[in-house]
Amino acid sequence: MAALLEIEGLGKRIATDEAGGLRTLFHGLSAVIREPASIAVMGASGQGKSTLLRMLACLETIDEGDVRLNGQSFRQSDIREWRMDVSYVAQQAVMLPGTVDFNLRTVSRLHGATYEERLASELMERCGLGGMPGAKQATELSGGEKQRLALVRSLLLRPQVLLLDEVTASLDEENSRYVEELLLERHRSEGTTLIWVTHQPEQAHRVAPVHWTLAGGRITESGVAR
Ligand SMILES: Nc1ncnc2c1ncn2[C@@H]1O[C@H](COP(=O)(O)OP(=O)(O)OP(=O)(O)O)[C@@H](O)[C@H]1O
Repeated sequence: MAALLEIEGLGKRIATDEAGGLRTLFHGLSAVIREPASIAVMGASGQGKSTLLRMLACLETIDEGDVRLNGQSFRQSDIREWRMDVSYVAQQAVMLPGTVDFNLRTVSRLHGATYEERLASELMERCGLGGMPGAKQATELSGGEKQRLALVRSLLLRPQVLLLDEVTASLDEENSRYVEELLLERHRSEGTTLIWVTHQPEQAHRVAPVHWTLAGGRITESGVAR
């Protein structure tokens, strides 16, 4: 049976100046996720963790190598469907201009997915946004509220793989724990694979039995005794 997600020989070069200079951020990066998993991605700033996640979601060009989901390369896939299955939640959440309700509904509509109103209310509640008026302008939300709304928008797509880029960075301890619990519950009940970029070793230990460390352009995988 095909692995859930295969990263094969992934390479990324980035611009160093306006004259077209390039430097290799990473090269020959490979990893396999065979079945639904929760994985923490660690590594010093600038090693390319966000870039890697954005490449997995096909939001960055892939110069070198391949990514396969259930055996199918992104190159043979419909990119809109791919981004629904492999959903990236950014560190700085971007809201669509309009209300909270509009943000929730539009992302599903843009992906051609049915909007599940009950699930949306449940997810908002579980994220600590239960009292948030649907008519509130999303651009007026706090950073932490935007981050959680963006997470709910992605969860509504029922992705197979959720790429979480420091998704609790703007949250206080209590709300971080709510979000961690919600995500782990989606992992257990829906089989959603979670890939968390985090700078907090305690969080990595709490949420993921497998850690990928990105350093010097390579991934090192380690399992953590729980
Ligand atoms: N589109 C781009 N063009 C030029 N440089 C880029 C681009 N995207 C990322 N970089 C550079 O690539 C490097 C890796 O960035 P990235 O955000 O992926 O690192 P990171 O490991 O997630 O860092 P942090 O932990 O600080 O968030 C940085 O030096 C960044 O400036």
